Amino acid sequence: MSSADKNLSVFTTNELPEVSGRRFAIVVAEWNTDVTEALFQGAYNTLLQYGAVAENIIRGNVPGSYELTLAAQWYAQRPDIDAVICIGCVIQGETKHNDYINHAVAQGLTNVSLKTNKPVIFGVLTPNTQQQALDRAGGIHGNKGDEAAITAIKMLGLRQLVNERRSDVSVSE
Ligand SMILES: Nc1c(NC[C@H](O)[C@H](O)[C@H](O)CO)[nH]c(=O)[nH]c1=O
Ligand SMILES: CC(=O)[C@@H](O)COP(=O)(O)O
Repeated sequence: MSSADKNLSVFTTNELPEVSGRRFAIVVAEWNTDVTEALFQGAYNTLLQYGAVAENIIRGNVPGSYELTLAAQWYAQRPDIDAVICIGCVIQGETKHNDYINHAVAQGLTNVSLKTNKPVIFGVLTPNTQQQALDRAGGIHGNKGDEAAITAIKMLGLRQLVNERRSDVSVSE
């Protein structure tokens, strides 16, 4: 399903966990700041909307999306951080440079998530054009920053269920 078929700011909010005591890091790439600032605002506001408190949301900036991986690791390794949301926008240029960045970041963030056992969210747009980016940063396809935040919250909820074995009930019950 593509972003055109699904407004990314619409999601199921039932059974979201209590997150007022959770601490989030949002890491934001400074390339294409008109887009990444809109994504950041979406993520930040969504965290607040669903129960996070401002004091528990910290922000770090990195020069470009390629640097998100290492910064995510720095935050995820901190015991007080429960989830890391990574925000970036890599717009296709004349060469394949964007492909190398995108693959490195996607793989890198997966590695950080598995290594630290924490949700590390891939809030990185990989558009062909600036317009495609704007469409997904508060435009006609919603705001992927919202989705990144709700994904972090949902993953924390699932982790809690799994740890407490509350997700082990049969689906037929
Ligand atoms: N072109 C974009 C970049 N490029 C910069 C790299 O991310 C990186 O900072 C550089 O290669 C030094 O390691 N970054 C983006 O986030 N978006 C772009 O469109
Ligand atoms: C994706 C980028 O880093 C971008 O600056 C590369 O652009 P180009 O492929 O035109 O050099």
